[in-house]
Amino acid sequence: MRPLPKAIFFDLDGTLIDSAADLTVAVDQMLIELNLPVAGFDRVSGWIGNGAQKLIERALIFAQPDLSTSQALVEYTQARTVFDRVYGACCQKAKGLYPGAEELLAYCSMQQIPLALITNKPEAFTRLILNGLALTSKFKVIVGGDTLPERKPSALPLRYAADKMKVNPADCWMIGDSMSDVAAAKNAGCTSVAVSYGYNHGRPVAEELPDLLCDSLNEVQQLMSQPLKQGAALEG
Ligand SMILES: O=C(O)COP(=O)(O)O
Ligand SMILES: [Mg+2]
Repeated sequence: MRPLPKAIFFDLDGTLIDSAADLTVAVDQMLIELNLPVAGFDRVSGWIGNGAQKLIERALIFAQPDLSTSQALVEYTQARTVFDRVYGACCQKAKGLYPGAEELLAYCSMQQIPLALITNKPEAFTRLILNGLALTSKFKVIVGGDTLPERKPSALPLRYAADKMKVNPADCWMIGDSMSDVAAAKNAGCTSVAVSYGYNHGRPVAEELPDLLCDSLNEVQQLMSQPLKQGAALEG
């Protein structure tokens, strides 16, 4: 049998939940209140994965390509206030768990594999979403984009979670949808498992050369329960 990971680190947006619609509502409302053109679902989907600050900066620069850095800083503060108000309300009633998510989390718990949630989304929003979906208790460690001094693609959040869970990062899997997740996994020495249905800034995540590539969370679960062929590389 393929050895089961000692712990699994899950990304949130684009991996466990489809958050693009809620993030579009927040970004577009923010732009409307700043009297700027809205960005729309497709653009916002491509901006997800590097945290709220980067998302807001990308939206402001899209709406005003000539914005100077100092103007952007002033606008950022205003923009962030609107974004936090609107997205905070969306998070309380967030839906959009991807197919197979509940089953995979249940399977991990049956196999007694401890889980961490490692996202670049601010921790407060992350906790609101997990509470709303009754998932908080599934995770031993929850790390948001502002929990530590560095976020993915840094190895720090993964090393921090591994430390808390008393496991070696080399025995852990990081499951995510984007280049930040694959790079963070590689930087921390974890097995990188990429899911192909997420955002990854509009690019196929296969280009990031993850150790394993799956088209669904059901496939991740199958992979965990499948015997590993003799001599087969851990490649998807
Ligand atoms: O960019 C975000 O806010 C969230 O990103 P992540 O959950 O995919 O890390
Ligand atoms: Mg993601």
